[in-house]
Amino acid sequence: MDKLLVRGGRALRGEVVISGAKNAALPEMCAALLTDEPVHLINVPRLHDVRTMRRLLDNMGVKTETHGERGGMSFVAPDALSPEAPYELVKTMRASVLALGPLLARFGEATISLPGGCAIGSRPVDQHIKGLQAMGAHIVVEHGYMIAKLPAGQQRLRGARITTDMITVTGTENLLMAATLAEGETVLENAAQEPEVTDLAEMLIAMGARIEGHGTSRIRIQGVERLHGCTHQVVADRIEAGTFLCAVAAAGGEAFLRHARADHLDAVIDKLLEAGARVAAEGDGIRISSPGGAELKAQSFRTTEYPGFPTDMQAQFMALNVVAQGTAMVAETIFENRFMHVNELARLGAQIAIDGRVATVTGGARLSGATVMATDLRASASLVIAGLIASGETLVDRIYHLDRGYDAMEAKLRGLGADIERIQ
Ligand SMILES: CC(=O)N[C@H]1[C@@H](OP(=O)(O)OP(=O)(O)OC[C@H]2O[C@@H](n3ccc(=O)[nH]c3=O)[C@H](O)[C@@H]2O)O[C@H](CO)[C@@H](O)[C@@H]1O
Ligand SMILES: C=C(OP(=O)(O)O)C(=O)O
Repeated sequence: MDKLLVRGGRALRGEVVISGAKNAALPEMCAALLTDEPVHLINVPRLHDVRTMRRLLDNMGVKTETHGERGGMSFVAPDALSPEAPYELVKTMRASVLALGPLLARFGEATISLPGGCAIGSRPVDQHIKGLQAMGAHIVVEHGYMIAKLPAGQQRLRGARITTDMITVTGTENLLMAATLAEGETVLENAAQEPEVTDLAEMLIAMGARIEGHGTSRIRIQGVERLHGCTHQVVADRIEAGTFLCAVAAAGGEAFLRHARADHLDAVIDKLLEAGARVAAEGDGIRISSPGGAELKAQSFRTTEYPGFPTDMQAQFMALNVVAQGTAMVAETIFENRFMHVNELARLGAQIAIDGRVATVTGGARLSGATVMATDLRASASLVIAGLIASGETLVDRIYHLDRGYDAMEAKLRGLGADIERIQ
């Protein structure tokens, strides 16, 4: 199992290129299921999750190809394919559930393994099921699989007004994709407004879908009979960008994040500014400079849906808070169990107390390197950031979590001057 060895204490300087977003590329790969024409994606990140999604699509009978240097991928989903997602693939990547909506909309059936929980929470998919049922699908859960079908004699899903009980990102994406081929109008109330949802909607519009209101909490979709192929560029990964912002803020130095979108990171950038870092949009990216975490002020925040502070940035910002001055309260409101990094940060010397969904960080810690264990994707990133500021060597074990969602993280950090290597 690969590990990362980080020798801390170096400032980060230079330029890093931000990749396409995992959370946009994965639904967009599934959107290719909505048409038999070729779909081309550009700027697909090189990630384990992308390879898993490709295997899932290959397994169904989709013809997939990669090409070019710029993360080019193309997909052709023929009329005859097997609309199934087996447990073996779904268990390693929850986003496999994004195949459900498109398969049901185009083929009238789908059998998808239930994703189950993961290290950050129980993560049910009841809202995806409820929404598709409102559109006329029959869905039963048997032997760990969601078996979805249209009623006998019905060719297409039917448009419906759907209000999800909570804001769900992949739920919104699944229902949005399903609604593009449904009969009549679908209105998604309480829709997620994340930039990845908007990027998916723009791709679907390029395929011929009729969608309005994406980027707001009410999305209206007029179903069409068929969609066609398209070429679409995957939006930049705001979480990868936010992770590098926190790394530079904590380690000190100056960096330019090429392709990063400041307008997708308002909540994180506001907190970095309040902490005392200098961050600004510049040309095709974001520039940051920081005197180092120990000179910054720890920041309280609570995670909420977009445009609030992203839960996917909570762990990385906490690593910065640990060395910054003062005390900060961090409230996690999206997932019930997303503080798994806290005990590992404590092994490096962090002072953090957890009370339910709130972690109180007493800043000013002097971290010293140790062996730590990554428990989920963003927890891994927070441990890497902590390693960059700890004295001595930090060995981050189980980095397969990191590889799920970061494109060449250690190479990018090395490009900024970090002392970090992968040990196989
Ligand atoms: C591939 C992808 O895009 N993953 C992102 C997506 O995950 P994902 O789409 O799985 O997260 P959701 O937005 O659905 O989850 C939000 C909350 O709603 C709950 N819920 C959700 C659906 C449902 O049917 N029932 C239910 O109870 C979840 O357990 C969670 O507590 O959004 C999360 C929240 O921004 C991010 O952390 C993930 O990185
Ligand atoms: C939780 C995340 O991803 P996923 O939904 O794919 O588990 C994440 O990207 O931080």
